[in-house]
Amino acid sequence: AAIATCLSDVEQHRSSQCAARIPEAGALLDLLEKCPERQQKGGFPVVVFEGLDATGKTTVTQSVKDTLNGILLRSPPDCISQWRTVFDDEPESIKRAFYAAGNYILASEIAKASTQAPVIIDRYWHSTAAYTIATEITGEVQGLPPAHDEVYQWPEDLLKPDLVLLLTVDPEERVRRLQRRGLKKTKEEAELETNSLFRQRVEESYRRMVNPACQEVDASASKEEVLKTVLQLISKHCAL
Ligand SMILES: Nc1ncnc2c1ncn2[C@@H]1O[C@H](COP(=O)(O)OP(=O)(O)OP(=O)(O)O)[C@@H](O)[C@H]1O
Ligand SMILES: Cc1cn([C@H]2C[C@H](O)[C@@H](COP(=O)(O)O)O2)c(=O)[nH]c1=O
Repeated sequence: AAIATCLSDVEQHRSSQCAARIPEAGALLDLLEKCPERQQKGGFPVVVFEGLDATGKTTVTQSVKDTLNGILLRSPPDCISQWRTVFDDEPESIKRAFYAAGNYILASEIAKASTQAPVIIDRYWHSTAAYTIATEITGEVQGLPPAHDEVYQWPEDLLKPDLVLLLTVDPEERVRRLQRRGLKKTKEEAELETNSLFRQRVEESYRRMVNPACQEVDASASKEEVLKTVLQLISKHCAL
């Protein structure tokens, strides 16, 4: 019953079915069951960074965390990240259920951490939703569900952040950053690199998210400039 409130019925059904075949799915459900329902935020601000791969989320979240003496979390959370490669190789629906479940486990970490310090998060629900929508639909952004469709709504039962910043950089600069970094790529990263329509669908889906909506930040500037901009936005929108 506890899990049912955490995942939609469909995701729940898929996860239970696959637990018999994938041991990691059983372990994931066990963790979810231990998460209290409807997590409440503590008194400190919770700020999420979103954006396409290599837009600078890891770099800026680390600096914001250091500047604000905050706590840095990410989706999927560290306690399940060792299973990521297993789920990434599963059919799309199972993989998406893993990321969705990860957000509810992350919510319990956010609830606890936000009683102690500002919480900075590298990806959360908006990533799960935007990459899912962009994968389910093919072709141009005109094919996406219309703005205001319920797919762009935050889930009712998931702890909400105070502020979501969407980092954007122009495609050429993003490719330069990807190449400079040169890490092993996930399927999404490979898709983002080769498929410009996929990139546009992910970014447009981010822009259509509501309640909370993403505030766009041009992250093409130097690391120092980007940090200055996001710190200004955080102090404008959050009580530190
Ligand atoms: N403002 C910036 N100017 C120039 N290079 C940057 C800037 N921010 C980050 N970089 C560089 O770009 C690369 C990608 O940055 P980073 O890993 O922070 O992106 P990311 O959004 O976390 O990527 P992913 O989502 O794939 O983990 C790194 O090599 C990083 O040093
Ligand atoms: C959290 C999350 C991530 N993804 C995809 C998006 C990226 O292409 C890769 C790698 O992300 P990372 O920032 O380097 O960890 O994973 C996704 O599809 N859904 C999600 O919820």
